[in-house]
Amino acid sequence: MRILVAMSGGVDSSVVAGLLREQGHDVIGATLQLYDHGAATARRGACCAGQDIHDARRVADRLDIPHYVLDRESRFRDAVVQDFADSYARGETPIPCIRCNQTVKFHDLVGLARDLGAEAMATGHYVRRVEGPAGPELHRAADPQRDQSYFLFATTPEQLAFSRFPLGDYPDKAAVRAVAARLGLAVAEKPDSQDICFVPQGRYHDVVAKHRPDAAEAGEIVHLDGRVLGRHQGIARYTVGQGRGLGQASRDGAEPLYVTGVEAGTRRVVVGPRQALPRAVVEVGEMNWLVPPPATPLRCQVKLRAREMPRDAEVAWDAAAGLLRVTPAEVAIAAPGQACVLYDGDRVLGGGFMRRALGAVAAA
Ligand SMILES: Nc1ncnc2c1ncn2[C@@H]1O[C@H](COP(=O)(O)OP(=O)(O)OP(=O)(O)O)[C@@H](O)[C@H]1O
Repeated sequence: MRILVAMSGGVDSSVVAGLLREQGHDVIGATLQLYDHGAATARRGACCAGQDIHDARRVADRLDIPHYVLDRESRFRDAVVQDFADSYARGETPIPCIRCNQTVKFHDLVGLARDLGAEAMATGHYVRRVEGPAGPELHRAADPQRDQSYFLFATTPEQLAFSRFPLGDYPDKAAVRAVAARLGLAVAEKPDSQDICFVPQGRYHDVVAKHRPDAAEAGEIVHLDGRVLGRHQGIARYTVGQGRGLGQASRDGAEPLYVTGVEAGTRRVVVGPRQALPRAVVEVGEMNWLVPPPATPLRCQVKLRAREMPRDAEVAWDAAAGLLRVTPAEVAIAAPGQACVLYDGDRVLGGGFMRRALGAVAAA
């Protein structure tokens, strides 16, 4: 079949293109030009800059497949980079990779694939697409270390039906690199991409300050009981649950303190003891359901941050308000702006973005 492969210039998507070609499919490669670091384009692991486009083209040449490059820089700047800065300015902690998948990658590449007469689009994401009785389901990858299902919850059912993820069953990255070497792909040893592609050297607050100077203005660090404990250099540096970077506000006597809230309006960072971290009920908006939304409260597992295993919770869907209320079974740190993804075992049921923790209570 004719299939479009989303090629980032990295080893994963290169292997996907190679495997599908080897299987005899009519493969077309496509790379989105998303961000140009200027002088930093040679930086390792910038997923969408000049060197990577060059690498993708070389792989396409080697595989003898057509390769398209789409300039999506301005769209990426508006929908992903500006959204990233705006989210910090609201006192949240955003996940730009999800926004990129949602607003640029899947949206534009599925559109291109259809325009080119392809029947499907493949990516190098580590997730599994399983044919279920009611249609395709999204499942966690076989390799738990690489699983990217948390970042793909916003894939619509239609996009999922059109997508293929050939690496989801691979046991680990070494196996993928071995395929790249076998296929003679020059990217076989290319390092994994790191962090956020448009943030050079992890200096994310520089990016935020450029787009939203207000998020980089100094303010007070205040204890929950009202005492001013210190000052900070911009709310964008703080996330609910954070215990580092608080300077003299990091302890109250012997007791370590954590960020319990970030107030955009007053530019205050609020800190308190661990047991004061919001944990009771989390309100989740912008839900994308990959199953019929449950009419009654549902017990399932949820993941509230990228690097944690799913945990037990009860979720209640308020269809009229378009909000999900999530009650984790145990203490859970919920940072507004991060995703809340629902699982039934390995299967993704849906997900959304956390707005706020409701009814914060002190742990017993
Ligand atoms: N700029 C891009 N253009 C087209 N597709 C992309 C681009 N960036 C990422 N993708 C697709 O999304 C997948 C996941 O991207 P992600 O950034 O998570 O992984 P990666 O480490 O860059 O993967 P890879 O090893 O393929 O580079 C890639 O395998 C690829 O299919």
